[in-house]
Amino acid sequence: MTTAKSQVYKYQQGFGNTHATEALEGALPVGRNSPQKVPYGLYAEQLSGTAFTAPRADNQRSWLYRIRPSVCHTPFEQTPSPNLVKSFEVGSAGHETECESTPNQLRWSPFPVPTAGGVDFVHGMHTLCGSGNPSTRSGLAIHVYLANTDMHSSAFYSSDGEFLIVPQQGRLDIQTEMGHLLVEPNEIVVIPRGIRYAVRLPDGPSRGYILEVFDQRFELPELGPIGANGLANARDFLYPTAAYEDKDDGDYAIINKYQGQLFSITQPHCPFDVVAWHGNYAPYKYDLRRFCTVNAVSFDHLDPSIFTVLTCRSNTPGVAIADFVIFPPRWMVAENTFRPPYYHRNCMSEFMGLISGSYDAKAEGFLPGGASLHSTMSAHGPDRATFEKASTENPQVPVKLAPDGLAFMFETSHMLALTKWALKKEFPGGKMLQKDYYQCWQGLRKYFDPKNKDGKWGEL
Ligand SMILES: O=C(O)Cc1cc(O)ccc1O
Ligand SMILES: [Fe+2]
Repeated sequence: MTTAKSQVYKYQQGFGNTHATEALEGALPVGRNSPQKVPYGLYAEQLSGTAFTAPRADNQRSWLYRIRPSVCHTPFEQTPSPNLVKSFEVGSAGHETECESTPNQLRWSPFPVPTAGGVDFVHGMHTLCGSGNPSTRSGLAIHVYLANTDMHSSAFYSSDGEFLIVPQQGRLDIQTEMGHLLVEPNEIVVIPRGIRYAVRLPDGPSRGYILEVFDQRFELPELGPIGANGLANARDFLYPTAAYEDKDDGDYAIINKYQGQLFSITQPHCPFDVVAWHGNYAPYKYDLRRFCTVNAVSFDHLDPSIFTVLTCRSNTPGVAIADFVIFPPRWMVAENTFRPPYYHRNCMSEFMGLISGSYDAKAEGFLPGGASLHSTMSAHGPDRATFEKASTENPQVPVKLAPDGLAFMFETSHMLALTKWALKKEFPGGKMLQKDYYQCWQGLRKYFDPKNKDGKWGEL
């Protein structure tokens, strides 16, 4: 039996809540997780997202009631994974997924989406950069997906990390073990480690960004003096409701990302056979247009951490393995202020992408579907055109920034190694790495004049 399409995208609300959902009335056992016999002849299976003994506030697990337990499958076999990184060790030469390091400021033109041949979400995933290692549960990877076809009779899961997926072009129709999610550009979806899903592309050729964290999970940032409300509000995070397929005459492949390589298993029954589930370990989506932006209403450009949607904590208080930060449409009202992002050198690495529109630090060259990386302590900031415009605007009236745009940043405390694929200058279907990126700062003039305290701003 397949769930009717009208029932498909039905969500439960609330970040980190313990949810409970059943596609058949009475399928969820009452008052216990593992009764001797589960209603309707289902199997009970626990999915642990944290160590059994993790503190209660961090502990995440769900109970799935399914037609067959996940263990009914053929042995894992390695399958080619030519676009994914096994190790972020630097220095090896050769294959495109081997890594190099560079402190250079990097910018990519929009990553080309394949037009020929069927490339699905899994096979269209390319690692750009990362650090650490899934086997020691440290670090992260940044990938892009460039896909043009649906996943058929297959499901994917990562043993390596939690995926935060940012679609840039095309919606993602995601069937997960725990139900369906429809995710469009301007929304994000988070799929925890181990949860199986299939991605379909209702709008055809699709592109987006993925931040995969190998250790902790994404959580809402502390709000401190902001108070109890604002930024991303917990109630706006949407979780799927149970939906199942009772099919066992097929040939289903399940592809597992395991230590940066792909392994495949097969089984005759559909992996999306969970009739009911409860718990707090589940995928969720969030509409970035719900983000309640907070910022300076008097003067100065505050640090972009004020725009943090989700954070993945490290063990050092206040330091993230990765923050997911957005630059949404908002009012800029600061007076006597250089309004664009300031010139900057940062102990963190800043990877940025653009979903639509333009970004206030760059007049041109940073395009939707492209990206930039400003690595640890590498200087960056506005280009000349942006600097000159922002230094002379007078009077400084309220301005709606990025009225139809959305940029984002993956900011990490790790130093990133880059794949040879990411550093390729020529690429079939387009140029990716912009070899002249540094030029956007070369024209910044000297205005210093020790005899003129007020500067020569009139001559800009
Ligand atoms: O454009 C960037 O590089 C990101 C960024 C944004 C901002 O508002 C302040 C500092 C900063 O590095
Ligand atoms: Fe910065």
